[in-house]
Amino acid sequence: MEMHTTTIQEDKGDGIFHKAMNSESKPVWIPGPVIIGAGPSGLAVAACLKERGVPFLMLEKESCVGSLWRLKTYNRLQLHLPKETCKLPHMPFPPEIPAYPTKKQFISYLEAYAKHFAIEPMFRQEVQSAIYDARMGFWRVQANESEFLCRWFIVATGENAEPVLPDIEGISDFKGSLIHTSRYKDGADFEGQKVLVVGCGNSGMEISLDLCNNDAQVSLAVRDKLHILPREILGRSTFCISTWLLKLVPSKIS
Ligand SMILES: NC(=O)C1=CN([C@@H]2O[C@H](COP(=O)(O)OP(=O)(O)OC[C@H]3O[C@@H](n4cnc5c(N)ncnc54)[C@H](OP(=O)(O)O)[C@@H]3O)[C@@H](O)[C@H]2O)C=CC1
Ligand SMILES: O=C(O)C(=O)Cc1c[nH]c2ccccc12
Repeated sequence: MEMHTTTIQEDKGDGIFHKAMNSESKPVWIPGPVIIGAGPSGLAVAACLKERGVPFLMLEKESCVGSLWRLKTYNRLQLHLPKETCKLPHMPFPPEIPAYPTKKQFISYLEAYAKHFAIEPMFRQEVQSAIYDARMGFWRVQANESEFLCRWFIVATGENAEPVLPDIEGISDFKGSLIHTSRYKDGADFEGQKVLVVGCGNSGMEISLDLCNNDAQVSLAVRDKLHILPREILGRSTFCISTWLLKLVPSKIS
């Protein structure tokens, strides 16, 4: 098979991949990995590649970095894990950021990180397909109207990118409003209303608290036994204590 491609040797941060893509409809050969997703994982990979001088192309379907954090999270979101355990490679959080960063602080950190490493994702590029051509030994990545060819393809689309609504019998007959946590923003929108929160993970617990703080009448559906731990024990992060314990004792005991 004869294939006409555009080959770009190196993107030095001047967006040369972007220009090549816009100039013609031929597949564009990327002499390094294609990364989908400009969230924390994609940015971390990109920074490590930049450190080693490896060219790459990053495709992002939204028009900003950290889009899940920006668009799909509630206002009061704040990490429960200390900032040292949530930092990305080669750049710590600034000292003025508190031990448990807020949503706004985390988003600012992601933006500063992308800027620091001169990571320039191609925005509004949704990947429709990625097919590995075993004969040629490369991936064919289709995004909007463009096709990219690369030897390495990195999926960093987020652990919570797709909302999952359980199939609850009779739910279609429910006359009230029904939302997934990814669309919940603020308890103030529910003042004085009766709300049932289904699920008792971090989202369910925090949203219940936010609703209570805003004078909603809240019920929380919990389907199984669960462990509730404080964020800190004796001034130490519970997460750090647990990871430390996991290293010392078998997981059944810790
Ligand atoms: N402040 C923060 O840093 C926050 C962090 N997060 C993180 O985001 C990720 C996702 O968190 P979250 O959105 O809470 O999701 P999780 O998967 O952690 O929790 C979902 C909960 O919903 C329960 N559940 C699922 N289906 C049903 C059902 N049909 N009936 C009753 N209960 C049900 C699950 O129960 P079961 O266990 O039985 O399956 C589970 O307890 C986690 O990694 C979390 O740590 C989220 C929010 C805030
Ligand atoms: O700080 C916490 O409690 C966390 O759960 C951190 C975390 C792990 N995976 C996530 C996905 C979305 C938001 C926060 C987290």
